[in-house]
Amino acid sequence: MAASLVARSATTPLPRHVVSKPSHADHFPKTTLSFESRSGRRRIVLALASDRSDDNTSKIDGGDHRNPVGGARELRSALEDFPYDVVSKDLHTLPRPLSSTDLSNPVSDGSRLRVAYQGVRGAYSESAAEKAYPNCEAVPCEQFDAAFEAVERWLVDRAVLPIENSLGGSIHRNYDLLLRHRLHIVGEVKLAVRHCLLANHGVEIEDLKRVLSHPQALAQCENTLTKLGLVREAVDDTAGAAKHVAFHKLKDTGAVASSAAAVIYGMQILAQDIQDDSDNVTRFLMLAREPIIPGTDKPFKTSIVFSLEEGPGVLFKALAVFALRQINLTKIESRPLRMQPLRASDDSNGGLSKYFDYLFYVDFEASMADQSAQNALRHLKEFATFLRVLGSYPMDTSMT
Ligand SMILES: O=C(O)C(=O)Cc1ccccc1
Repeated sequence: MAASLVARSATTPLPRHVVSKPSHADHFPKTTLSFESRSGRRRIVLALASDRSDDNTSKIDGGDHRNPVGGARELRSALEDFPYDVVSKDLHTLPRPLSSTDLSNPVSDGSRLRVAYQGVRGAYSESAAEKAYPNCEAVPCEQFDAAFEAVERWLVDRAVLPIENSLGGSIHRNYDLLLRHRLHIVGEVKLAVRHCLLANHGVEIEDLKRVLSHPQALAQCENTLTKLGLVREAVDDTAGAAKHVAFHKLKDTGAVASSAAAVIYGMQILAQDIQDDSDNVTRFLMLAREPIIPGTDKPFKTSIVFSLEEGPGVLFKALAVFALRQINLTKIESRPLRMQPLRASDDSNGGLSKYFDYLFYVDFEASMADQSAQNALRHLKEFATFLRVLGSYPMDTSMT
């Protein structure tokens, strides 16, 4: 299959500090994966060609997926054929493109772990990836789906995705993706999020009329943005908002993003720590193709999802299987899906998909290596209509 690798060249020279962005927003399907070459002189965008199947599976068109090496060969040749006027202040930190050796043996030569995240350089998800895997190569993805696909297609080794925020609550999209894909949670990382109000140099705070950012960031800064009387516009990620404002040299628009984004895109910080609550923590999940072997040598957490027949006391019974064994729950979230039954496979039916219309996500403080946790799930299985262990992994105790 011919690779649908496409590179876009910037049409106009760019200020030194701005990394050009392919104009793929209007030409590409929603999910794309973008890589920049080591030199920073070329960018390749992998279009995740979404097919029309009802399970909404998207495929990476980086070549013949039956022969990913072929895809990598085409990817490499594309690196030579499409020069791209990418100018960036920090070329040396741009993500390295994949090569056939990466696909066959991701880290055997001691090269860095590749970790996909949603957003562009300077996103909080990039910081979370680097906290989770110090010295990793953080690989930007346009959408959460692309990050899942990148792990499944061996383009990267891990993905780090936000799952909940102390102010904004759960990011349900990623729970649904955990169900639709078969990746495993192998860790969690909590990040203190400190939002800044950014603008181009020469712009005063009084000049601003609009502000762009990720919807969660806008919600977390509600008070400040309301006091400033700014019109909010939601975009895919905070750093992408900063990049847009810088790229278009906007004078009446600011961005809510990190101080790292200000450096990368050459913007000034008009205000720091503008979130409404100083204790603003986002929890990210670390995802892999294979689960880790749970231990008992450190505090572990287990995440599960299950569904129940509706009826009085059924949920009480489900939660009692943990209480009876003194297992502490750190999260319970119910997701009514009556209007959109979700199709997924669980741990018991050999991958056959089931439809169900009511979901419960539970995190509990125990390792699946603990006999009590195994007994609790065995008990739950007696009356759950669907049950899957999303992962059993070390807790991030760095912020407790
Ligand atoms: O947009 C980003 O920078 C992200 O990584 C998503 C996000 C947005 C707001 C708080 C935490 C994570």
